[in-house]
Amino acid sequence: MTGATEQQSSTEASETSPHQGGFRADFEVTTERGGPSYGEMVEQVRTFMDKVRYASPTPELADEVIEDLKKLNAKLDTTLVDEWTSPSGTRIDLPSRGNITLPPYEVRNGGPEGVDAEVIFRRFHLGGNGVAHGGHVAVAFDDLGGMAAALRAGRPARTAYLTVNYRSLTPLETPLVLRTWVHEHDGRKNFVRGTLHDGDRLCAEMDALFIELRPGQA
Ligand SMILES: CCCCC/C=C\C/C=C\C/C=C\C/C=C\CCCC(=O)SCCNC(=O)CCNC(=O)[C@H](O)C(C)(C)COP(=O)(O)OP(=O)(O)OC[C@H]1O[C@@H](n2cnc3c(N)ncnc32)[C@H](O)[C@@H]1OP(=O)(O)O
Repeated sequence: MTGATEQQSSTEASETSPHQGGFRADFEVTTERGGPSYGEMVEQVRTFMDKVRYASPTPELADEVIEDLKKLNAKLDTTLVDEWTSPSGTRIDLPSRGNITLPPYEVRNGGPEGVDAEVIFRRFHLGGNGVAHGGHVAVAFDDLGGMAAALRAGRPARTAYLTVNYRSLTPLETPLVLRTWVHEHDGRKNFVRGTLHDGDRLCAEMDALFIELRPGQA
């Protein structure tokens, strides 16, 4: 394998960006980082991943694509920053805060009472037989469950456990409604529930525990 080892980004704390716990108390959100086209850049990468999932290139085309990708990777190599100052994950104006690794979602309502989001599993989220991979469903629940806990608690929380019950098939390329809310809390423990619906049909349910981090806790 090559590629992954070539990455230059650092997640180390620095003087201007000190560690303050797992997700940081002063987590800085932005609508500016990466510029006005950043969302479209991420969207183009998702579209590329959709194509890769279904493409069957000739050997010649695969070689051509590799050369193009090497050039693109070299371009981004000149701009790598740490996770705390990257647009990915902090651009609250973009689907999934601009985080390319998450299924794209838009929060329709979010607050201490819970989170209501529209999520679309893409073609590259395929599990088999045209429907979503269960692991990707769990990723969406984890992020939006963590958000429900953080918005209730007013500080970041980490997942202690997360159970997904898959009740029916989850379609791709379909706007779905994902809801999460803190069902019960006790000290730092937030018991979070969630549902994923395709219209009236329940696709999956989540039962999870998110523990609020102490100041300075990783
Ligand atoms: C953040 C601001 C962002 C602002 C942006 C704006 C809007 C967005 C808002 C929010 C952010 C958005 C999304 C959130 C993003 C991501 C969410 C994903 C989160 C993750 O994907 S995160 C990765 C996976 N996660 C781990 O990598 C955890 C590994 N693990 C640990 O790091 C520790 O394990 C930890 C910290 C969990 C607990 O450790 P600890 O030392 O703090 O606490 P301790 O062990 O004392 O437990 C305290 C009490 O919980 C009970 N307890 C503990 N674990 C239990 C279990 N499994 N089952 C049942 N009970 C359990 C104990 O029994 C005790 O209970 P009691 O108090 O009653 O005795």
